[in-house]
Amino acid sequence: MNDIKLAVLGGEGVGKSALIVRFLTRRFIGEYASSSECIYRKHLSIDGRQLNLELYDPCSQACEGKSTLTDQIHWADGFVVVYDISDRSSFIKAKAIVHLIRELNLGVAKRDADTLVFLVGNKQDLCHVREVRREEGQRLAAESQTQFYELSAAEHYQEVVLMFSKMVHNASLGGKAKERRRRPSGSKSMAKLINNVFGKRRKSV
Ligand SMILES: Nc1nc2c(ncn2[C@@H]2O[C@H](COP(=O)(O)OP(=O)(O)OP(=O)(O)O)[C@@H](O)[C@H]2O)c(=O)[nH]1
Repeated sequence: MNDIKLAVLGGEGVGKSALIVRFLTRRFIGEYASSSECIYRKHLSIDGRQLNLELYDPCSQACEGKSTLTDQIHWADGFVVVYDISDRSSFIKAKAIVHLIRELNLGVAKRDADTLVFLVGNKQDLCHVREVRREEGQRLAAESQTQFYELSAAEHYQEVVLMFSKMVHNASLGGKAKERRRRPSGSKSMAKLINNVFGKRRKSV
């Protein structure tokens, strides 16, 4: 059975947990407890093949045993790099992450590299307070040879599922043999996931 390891990376509060939870549970939940990094696991069947999906959700705050961005990049087969279209600083952070992935994955076949990094502008529902134009996202994606999505974890369930499904599909074909230098710690079952989504800061939606 294939193991697919995806890392959802980006600045603080861009909606990484919201996107993962939306994909895995169909639900959008406004508050998330994310004082620790974790890996969500799901069993999938794609094109008749059985896959074990692991989705890594980093902790933006300082927390015990926290893995570094470099560790996370070495661990993963595919990357969803997220920014918040209403927060320019998160776009700058996403740009730096995409460049670091490129640097660290220089040895990866170009065909794989092109399909295994997605740049995602989240919170499209906040376009009335937009700070990053869609064209800027498209340009960064073109320059760094990543695929670009602009969507809303809050309002676009289908788009979120399509985006993750495409990444899982690409990663399942990628077949990268990658040294797992350090595995981020912590893992949550789906039941725990549901129980872990309360008690964090609130941001208006
Ligand atoms: N309006 C709107 N708010 C969103 C969307 N996605 C997430 N949020 C909100 O943004 C805030 C941060 O979401 P999280 O999913 O915790 O973001 P995160 O990137 O996991 O945060 P950290 O783990 O702290 O880095 C929460 O208040 C969410 O409700 C979206 O698509 N639209």
